[in-house]
Amino acid sequence: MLKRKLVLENGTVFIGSGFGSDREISGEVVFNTSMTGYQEIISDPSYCEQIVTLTYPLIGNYGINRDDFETVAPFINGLIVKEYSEYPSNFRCDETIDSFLKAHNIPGLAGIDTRKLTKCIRKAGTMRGYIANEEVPDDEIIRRLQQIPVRHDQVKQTSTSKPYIVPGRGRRIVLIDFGMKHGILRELTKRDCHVTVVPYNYSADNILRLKPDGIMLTNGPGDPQDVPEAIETIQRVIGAIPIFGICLGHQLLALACGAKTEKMKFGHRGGNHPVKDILHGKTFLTSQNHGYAVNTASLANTDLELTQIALNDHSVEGIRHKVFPAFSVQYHPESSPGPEDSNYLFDDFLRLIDQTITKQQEEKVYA
Ligand SMILES: NC(=O)CC[C@H](N)C(=O)O
Repeated sequence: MLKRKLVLENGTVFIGSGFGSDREISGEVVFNTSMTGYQEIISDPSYCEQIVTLTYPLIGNYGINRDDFETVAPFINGLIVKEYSEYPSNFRCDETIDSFLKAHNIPGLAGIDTRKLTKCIRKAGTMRGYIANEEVPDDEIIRRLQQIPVRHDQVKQTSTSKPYIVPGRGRRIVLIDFGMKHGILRELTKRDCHVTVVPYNYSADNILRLKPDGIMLTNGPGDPQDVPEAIETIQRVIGAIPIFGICLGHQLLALACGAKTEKMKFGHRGGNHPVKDILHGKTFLTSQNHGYAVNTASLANTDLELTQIALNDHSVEGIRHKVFPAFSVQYHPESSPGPEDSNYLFDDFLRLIDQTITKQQEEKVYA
């Protein structure tokens, strides 16, 4: 098997064996601690241009199937595992993880100490890394890595380029696609919503022309500050239409209301992150994937209130607007993969829409 290696920008080297594509690749190296759900993780567009390390020691044992994709084509740059299974066993299995990665030209690296790599990232913070053949000199790789510019267009890469409709008989939702996980769309269609999916830079005027009952802001890759057009759009529509934001959508809602976001040391990525709903005193296990967070102190001078916090580090996990019908969470209520504890938030969104419509009708009658 081809000897390959990962070189981190601080000079740490991990030697292992290649699977998937054997091209060279760079990317921000992050880790996910989920014990299952590698297909959803690989196909989550929020990992665009990242090299994902899975800490669970055996990956690929139930193969890749037709049903569990979160997007049509994966956007990750590379995958790092301790051991990958060449002989998956599952009735839904269509192909191996190796053949899937080969087909999408994504390099995999196996046989390295993923626990050591994860500790390294936790200690030093998220770093960029480079996967190459073992014989390429390390200093040459670091030189190449330093020359690769940091990109800011991940949302543009992953968002739909044209609007499209997923029909339903229920509430009309405009879903702004920042690199959507299909789980979000599934949760809305399950509730019979009529969903119009629009690109990340669709104008506020065009959105309002669709006369939506609610606006959904999706997850997505990169730094929320890289999408100023979306911040402006949210500022134009907030108040008029109820809004629900997830992950990047949550960060954009916060920015639109005057709060600040910041890069975390190594982020939250996994299927068992405890979150406390401070309004109701309840704790949930959540599915997470984020490298940025809303700055807690910056909420003070805004009309936003803190609704949920992460129990591991007390970072912001949920906010809501004090006046307008708008709320958001940093984690993934659509799960895929992970616990479904917070699925009820989609019902809360539809209830908020119903309440807003009733209120608007009453205001008309008594005007
Ligand atoms: N899953 C997401 O939407 C991630 C949001 C953002 N890209 C972050 O890393 O924080």
